[in-house]
Amino acid sequence: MPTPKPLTIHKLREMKSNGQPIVMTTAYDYPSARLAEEAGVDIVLVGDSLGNVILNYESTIPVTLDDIVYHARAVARGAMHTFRVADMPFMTYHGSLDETLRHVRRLMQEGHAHAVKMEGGQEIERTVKRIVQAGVPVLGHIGLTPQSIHQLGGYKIQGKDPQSVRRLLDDAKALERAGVFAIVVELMTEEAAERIAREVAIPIIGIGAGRSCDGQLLVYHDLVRYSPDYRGKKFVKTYADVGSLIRDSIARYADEVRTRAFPAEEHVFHAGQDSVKALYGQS
Ligand SMILES: Nc1nc(=O)c2c([nH]1)NC[C@@H]1CN(c3ccc(C(=O)N[C@@H](CCC(=O)O)C(=O)O)cc3)CN21
Ligand SMILES: CC(C)C(=O)C(=O)O
Ligand SMILES: [Mg+2]
Repeated sequence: MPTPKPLTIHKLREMKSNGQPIVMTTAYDYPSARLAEEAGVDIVLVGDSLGNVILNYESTIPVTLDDIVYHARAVARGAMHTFRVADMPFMTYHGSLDETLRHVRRLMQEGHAHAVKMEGGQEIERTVKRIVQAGVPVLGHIGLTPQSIHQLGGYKIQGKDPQSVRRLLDDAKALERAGVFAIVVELMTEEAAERIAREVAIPIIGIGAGRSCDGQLLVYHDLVRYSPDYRGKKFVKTYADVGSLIRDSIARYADEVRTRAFPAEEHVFHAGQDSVKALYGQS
């Protein structure tokens, strides 16, 4: 049974100290959120990866604040008792502090998020600090940061050389100083993630970052293969092939409509007493 109350950022830190792995996945709507909650995940993320998996964009860059708010609202209804984090979309935290706080406010008040996630290290330290001072828990995100994909020059594995590891470590420490409650580390060598996890006190949650992280994150659609254009990524493990199941179900439905096998007698209403009862949902 899932925990009746969402976990807190304090509990998360305890989980790290106790060596208890943190489980995180994304969700984008009521059914995905509800299933993730029923499965007992610790944290759900309304990720801007919805640009990829819901809207089929090339990147997360076109995802807007309105998009995240809309999906976060649905997720809040499905995962009422789970700690919910919403992604700050591209360029919504790089303008004035007022503007940034307005965006955070929307995610918390309209999207019912418990926390926000932002991509970046040292360069956003001040911004993170101000949001935390406003009473909002912030989740950091370093390594492969998809919103900077055109600057990074592709979805490349991070932390391959000593300078890169040093930089990631400095970023993690800057975020810790700024008060983030945890950091997502994306697509990096296990060695880099291991060092970061060892050298900061806050939980490090990995996606494509190896086994030494304090928690793991996978995108919902990747882990159940709920996407027609799933491209096998090395770091992803698929636990079901929901896409095939749905496609086959719909194909069978189509076939039965065309052969007039559906609807059958049990799906139809008839005039008279029985139909009145059925229509009004009485039995
Ligand atoms: N469906 C989905 N899953 C994700 O994990 C995800 C998104 N979308 N969108 C936002 C970011 C982008 N992410 C990505 C995107 C591409 C790779 C990728 O191409 N990985 C290759 C390794 C690349 C290399 O060899 O340098 C792989 O084979 O895993 C990884 C993470 C992770 N996030
Ligand atoms: C892949 C994770 C880290 C994310 O930011 C997202 O789902 O948008
Ligand atoms: Mg994201």
